[in-house]
Amino acid sequence: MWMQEALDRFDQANSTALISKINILNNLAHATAQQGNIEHALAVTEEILSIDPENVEAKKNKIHYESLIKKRTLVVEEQQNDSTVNSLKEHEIQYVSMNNKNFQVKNQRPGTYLELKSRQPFEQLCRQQHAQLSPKRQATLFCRYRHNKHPYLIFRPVKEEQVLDEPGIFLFHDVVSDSDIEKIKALAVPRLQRALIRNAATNTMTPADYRISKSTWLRDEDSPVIARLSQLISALTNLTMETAEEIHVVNYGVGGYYSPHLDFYHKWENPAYFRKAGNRIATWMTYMSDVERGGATVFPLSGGHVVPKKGSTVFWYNLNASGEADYRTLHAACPVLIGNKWVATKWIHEYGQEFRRRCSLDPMV
Ligand SMILES: O=C(O)CCC(=O)C(=O)O
Ligand SMILES: [Fe+2]
Repeated sequence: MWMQEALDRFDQANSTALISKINILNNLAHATAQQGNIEHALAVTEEILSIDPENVEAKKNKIHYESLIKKRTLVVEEQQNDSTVNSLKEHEIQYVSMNNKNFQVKNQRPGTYLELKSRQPFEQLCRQQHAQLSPKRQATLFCRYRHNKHPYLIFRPVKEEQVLDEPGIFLFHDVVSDSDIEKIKALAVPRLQRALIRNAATNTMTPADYRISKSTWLRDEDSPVIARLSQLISALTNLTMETAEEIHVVNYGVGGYYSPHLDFYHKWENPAYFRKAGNRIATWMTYMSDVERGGATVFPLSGGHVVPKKGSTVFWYNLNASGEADYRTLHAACPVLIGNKWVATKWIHEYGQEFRRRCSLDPMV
């Protein structure tokens, strides 16, 4: 995307510096080939050769891309049991018309969640600036100061804004100071690693293309600033941190995102997980940066859209008061388009909350 943008701007500026246009085209070809769009990569390489017919790298790449396309055509035909595959020459290579300078990138959607109903609303919500709510629903949402009569908050109540009614999603404004944020980031930076997801089939951790970010865990014992954050979470949510997870710090670069998912687990996925602390009853997520463009947290099934604001926190319950999983909490992190996004998440668990969050027999409460 960024290489295409660079190319468009280069053309608009009528620049005559050919060498840098070739650089841009080279990177664009490489990036699109990596995305599996070989026809596009070939078209871009052809353009390089039209500017510089002797470009050695482009000549090599052209042969490479052409052979990839031929191979793929053959495989497809074999799969279709076509027995008349005789000669490679018969296969005409179809690629993007060179008359169209502004190449259309036809990115393929990752197959893993292609079928999921949430895909389209996810992308649509990411393009918006705010939650998708009717005026009637909006009218039920309020702002208030919260202190829970807790000594920690009584002299500095927190600004609470309800963003969504069903499920209830809340924003706590200005709860973590810039200096604490800088300390947390400084602790996290040397430990950040590409996020991993457990592969249930093999029980191993692997990088997943539906979660592009770097992250690490920070414990209360790591620094007073982390212990202070856990104390604040407990005071503001009225929930115990005894059974909660450590703080999960995540950094998304340009293009970083997390596609629609649920924070709670299912018993059948990993029964042992539930024994110590129960399921993830609630999610607390503090934004540790503003994001210039993109990076919102969205709730595709309920229309929620939360714009990251440094120092603010988004909070919601993943389970109903009966302990039933609330599927409406399906959420995602939109791709970061410009800038950088930092969050600090605390997943709060069920055990120990029995006298703190009133339960109900009604699965919908
Ligand atoms: O970064 C976000 O906005 C969401 C992150 C998230 O949902 C998660 O880490 O589970
Ligand atoms: Fe999540």
